[in-house]
Amino acid sequence: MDYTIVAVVILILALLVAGGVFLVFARPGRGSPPAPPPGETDASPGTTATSGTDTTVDAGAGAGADADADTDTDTATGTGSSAATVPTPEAAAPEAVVETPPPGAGRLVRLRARLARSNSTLGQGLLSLLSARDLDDEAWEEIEDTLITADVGVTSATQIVENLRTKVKVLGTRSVDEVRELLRSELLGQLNPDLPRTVRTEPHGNRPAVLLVVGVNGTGKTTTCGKLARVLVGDGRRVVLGAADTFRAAAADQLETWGSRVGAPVVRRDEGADPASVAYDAVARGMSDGVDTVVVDTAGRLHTKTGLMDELGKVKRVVEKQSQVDEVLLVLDATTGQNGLRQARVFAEAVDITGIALTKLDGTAKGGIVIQVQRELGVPVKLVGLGEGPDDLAPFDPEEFVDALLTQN
Ligand SMILES: Nc1nc2c(ncn2[C@@H]2O[C@H](COP(=O)(O)OP(=O)(O)OP(=O)(O)O)[C@@H](O)[C@H]2O)c(=O)[nH]1
Repeated sequence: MDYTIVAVVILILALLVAGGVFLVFARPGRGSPPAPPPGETDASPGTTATSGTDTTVDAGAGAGADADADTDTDTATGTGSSAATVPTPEAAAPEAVVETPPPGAGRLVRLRARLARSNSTLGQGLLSLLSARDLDDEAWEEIEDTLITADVGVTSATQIVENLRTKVKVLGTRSVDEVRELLRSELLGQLNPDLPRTVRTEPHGNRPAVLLVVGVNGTGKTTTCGKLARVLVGDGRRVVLGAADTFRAAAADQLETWGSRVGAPVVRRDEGADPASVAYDAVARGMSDGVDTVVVDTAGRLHTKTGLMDELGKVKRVVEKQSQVDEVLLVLDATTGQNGLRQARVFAEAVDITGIALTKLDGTAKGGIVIQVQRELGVPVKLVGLGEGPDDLAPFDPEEFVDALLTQN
């Protein structure tokens, strides 16, 4: 009995001493990140929980190592002072939760139901027309009209109809499966499946890959930058975002929100600042942080072609002082049809586009635009936007796309 009392007293004393030692020596910093809020998922490799303000870098304010140091102290304590000022959980500012988005692979399959309207018009519409017993001239005309209505483009529509007519003649009577296979291979052929689709985001030694995102305002350009950062973080990359669309302060704010959610710092300047200098600072920050990829949102004012050329040319030249531009992604709104294509052509003439991000493919019956835009611009569609949700951007895969169009959802 006495032994038990002594043991309990010793245990209490030991606990008091240990607690005291902890209070004296526990210091916030790199080794002791704050406890994540309840329910927070683990950050992906290379990301840490940072406070909302730490993800923003005032361009030109000497980001790099200084910013890192600030991150460490501010994140843990909110003040950067000693253990005595460790706030109680109630008093602490709420930490931004760094999310771990899903990887890029498999997203198109997951989002295939979003192509429902294109599926019913283009996919199921064509399948039922082609399955009709008598395919006379009128029926073929209707097939061609269906393709044109879905924004496939006249040249591709004519080609598709000609090829199908020949194959159907050879085949004679057709089962639904045969018709589906014919249409599948025809649409796939028009999508040019051998074009390179990979978005180049691999760093080059100690230099990050740099992606410029261009396009007219309102197409979903800034949103696409944010979603792309999520795809990259989901794939294990470390990312810096550059808010070079300095004509609209809200675009930088929007980008900051996206960046903070995945722990990607955003480099910005005041409204009206030189976009090229923001791009330069973003790449510099990317290099000093040793990240994999820098994504730069550019201004999308459609003024004169010369003005656009000068502006984007300058951004590119300035980036190339430190690294190279790996991708110039043109963001295009799938619902804007010929008007969107006209705008896209202006961008394509102003700068060498390496890939297209086609947004708002969800909810449009005009999925055929994928075929037309590739034919018109000679550039592969690399990404598709299939909704307003943060993870509704998917790497484009021609086979998955065609299968989604032709499969009854
Ligand atoms: N349904 C749908 N909406 C989208 C998609 N991508 C973007 N949007 C929406 O399109 C709207 C415009 O997007 P923004 O990113 O602000 O457009 P922006 O091109 O950056 O325009 P600025 O910010 O003015 O340069 C927003 O409401 C987005 O949520 C998509 O794939 N599907």
